[in-house]
Amino acid sequence: MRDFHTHPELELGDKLLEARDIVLMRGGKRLLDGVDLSLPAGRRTVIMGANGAGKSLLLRVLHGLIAPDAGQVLWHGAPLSAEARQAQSMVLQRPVLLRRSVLGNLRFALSVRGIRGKERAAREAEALDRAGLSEFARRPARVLSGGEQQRLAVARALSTAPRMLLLDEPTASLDPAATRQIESQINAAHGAGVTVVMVTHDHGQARRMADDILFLHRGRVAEAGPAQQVLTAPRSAAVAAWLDGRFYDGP
Ligand SMILES: Nc1ncnc2c1ncn2[C@@H]1O[C@H](COP(=O)(O)OP(=O)(O)OP(=O)(O)O)[C@@H](O)[C@H]1O
Repeated sequence: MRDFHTHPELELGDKLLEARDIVLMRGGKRLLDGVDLSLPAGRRTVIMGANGAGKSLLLRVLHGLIAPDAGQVLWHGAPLSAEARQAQSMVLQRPVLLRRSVLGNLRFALSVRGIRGKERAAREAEALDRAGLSEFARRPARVLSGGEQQRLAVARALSTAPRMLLLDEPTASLDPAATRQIESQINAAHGAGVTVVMVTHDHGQARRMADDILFLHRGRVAEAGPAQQVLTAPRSAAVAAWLDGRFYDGP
């Protein structure tokens, strides 16, 4: 795979993205309420929590799609800039594909980043190959199956050589086989140096994919730590209840 993530100034494990005391207000409610986090380079962080905990909103804040009412998002120690945002790619639960061919979707994403000519052709071919979609290159993207569409969305997100891949429940509507294909794509990117941040509700997926887990409860970080520890010996009542499948109404 292309070594698109060689960043000599950044050591594995250095803080790539940090959030400091993020507050997000809507309709008089604190939907994110003092979120602090630190995402080290080269790790896979899985964000979990009950419906409505604020996971999607947090991902959008980290990606710079929503400005917080208070607090800061830092990229490599500096406030998140437009340039830094270009070093991130985001994938949503339902892929947003253009009414173009599979290849056209890749081409557009690369063109808007100013990548053209031979370099673009090479990246297109690589992305198609990586997604197992080479034979579908000329097919309209919207006629692909859900799993194929998501493979295209992940390949498109990676084609721009991001440092960080953010995914919001990327396999929530997929069957187990399609889910595993998406996980392989994500893990291949991770193996090539991409830092991964993923929201999921799927316990199995968290066990398979997470190096670290960040658990949100009512807009706050209830627990954060290495996946092995959080999933087997949770320190918070919120995570313990969630692992047992119990509704948790506590603080
Ligand atoms: N623009 C908005 N105005 C008011 N409330 C909002 C707005 N956007 C989101 N919310 C509320 O904020 C809360 C957190 O939303 P968010 O989508 O981040 O939850 P989530 O943890 O991703 O949930 P799910 O697992 O169901 O996707 C929810 O209660 C949601 O209804």
